[in-house]
Amino acid sequence: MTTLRIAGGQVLGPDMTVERADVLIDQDDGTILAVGDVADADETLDASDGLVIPGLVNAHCHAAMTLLRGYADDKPLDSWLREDVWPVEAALTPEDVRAGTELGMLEMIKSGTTGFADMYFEVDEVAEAVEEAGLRARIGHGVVTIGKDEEVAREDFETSLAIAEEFDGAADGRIKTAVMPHSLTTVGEEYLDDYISRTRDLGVPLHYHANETRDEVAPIVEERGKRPLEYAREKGMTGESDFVAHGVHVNTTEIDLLAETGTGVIHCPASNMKLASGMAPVQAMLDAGVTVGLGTDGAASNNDLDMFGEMRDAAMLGKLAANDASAVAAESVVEMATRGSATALGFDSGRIEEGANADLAVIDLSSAHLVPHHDLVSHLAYAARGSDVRHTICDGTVLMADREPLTLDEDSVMENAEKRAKELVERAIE
Ligand SMILES: N[C@@H](CCSC[C@H]1O[C@@H](n2cnc3c(=O)[nH]cnc32)[C@H](O)[C@@H]1O)C(=O)O
Ligand SMILES: [Zn+2]
Repeated sequence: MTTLRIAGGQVLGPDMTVERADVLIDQDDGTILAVGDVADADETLDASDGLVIPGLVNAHCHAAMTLLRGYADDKPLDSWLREDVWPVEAALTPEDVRAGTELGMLEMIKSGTTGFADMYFEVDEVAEAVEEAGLRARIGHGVVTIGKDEEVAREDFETSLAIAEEFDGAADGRIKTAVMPHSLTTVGEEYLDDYISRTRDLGVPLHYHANETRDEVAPIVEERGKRPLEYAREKGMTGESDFVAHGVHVNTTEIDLLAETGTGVIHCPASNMKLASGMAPVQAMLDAGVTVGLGTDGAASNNDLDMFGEMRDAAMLGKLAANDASAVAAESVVEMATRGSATALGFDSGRIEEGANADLAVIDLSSAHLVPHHDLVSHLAYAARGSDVRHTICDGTVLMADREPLTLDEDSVMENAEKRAKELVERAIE
């Protein structure tokens, strides 16, 4: 057994208390062996003046969209997707997806994120990139059927199922999969009827965008006389392992439905604000017992993948939405970004406890913006930034030490992404 000790720091416990402790990791099976006064280890990482936290989990992302960061801003969802994003995505090559995913993961590793959910295409490239970077991910191929011939639409769904089957359990189990219909309005009912049962036979979760904008809810209500998530339940799309992105415009019936079925909701506050999609009733969902995780969505609607920014946004927006400054408190957003996201994604991560996955980040507490140390949970939610992360560890492997990424070559990932993004846009607007 090879062991790693994270030594000299304070540790955020699963009950959100902070205590002085070391963390001992079994690097062979990638789990936490002990927390407290621990034995000597083969290797040691210094956490003095630092806080050891569970690695953050970005539970809804399109990592390769980093290539479109800053390409099209200041538009609502529908026209942003149709006029700007989809035309450029149509010109994406597998190599572009690889480059964008690597850039996204570099950003995640540098900001203390150890796990993510990714919906995109060219997923075999995503899988290889995740294997190389050392992160944990639930990945899948996004399916859109509207505007497509039946044959092409069926192919898209077949791809999503095939990818989910092929990669589930890859990279020593760090990679898991889901079937990912894009949303309840961009995928036709006839396809859901065929492919949801096949997803169930495969035994993988479903992940899709739901109730993101009013424009997405209204047509379903008008056409079917029911709310989108009631429709989703009827189609067999709500269950313990399933998780939806956004859940902005959900009514109380739908909140209860989410809680009863155990369907996770991934809150994406920055994307919701930037696209002016609306304010999710996060505190109401938490009160109802819904599993709520946190995600950045793609970098083109955020525009970064820093989960610290996302925690702060979630706390701020949650208060506005509830018209209550005590809503979506610091502890709630830290919980959302760690245990909430991990639970929604089905990862045994998001908590520093014996037996859990050794997915951790060490935050440096010595910067001016983190002084004084009244309450470190408050700092995580409101004051810390991704650039405060000193080390990132996933599955017991050190992915970044003293801010130096060890699994990805920082310079070449950035250079490659810059070059590919430029060429992509040139190709797309030709
Ligand atoms: N195979 C599909 C691709 C779907 S991948 C997932 C898609 O979600 C898109 N996306 C990114 N952010 C959002 C969002 O906030 N809401 C809805 N879709 C989004 C993203 O641009 C990407 O096209 C196709 O043939 O088009
Ligand atoms: Zn999305």
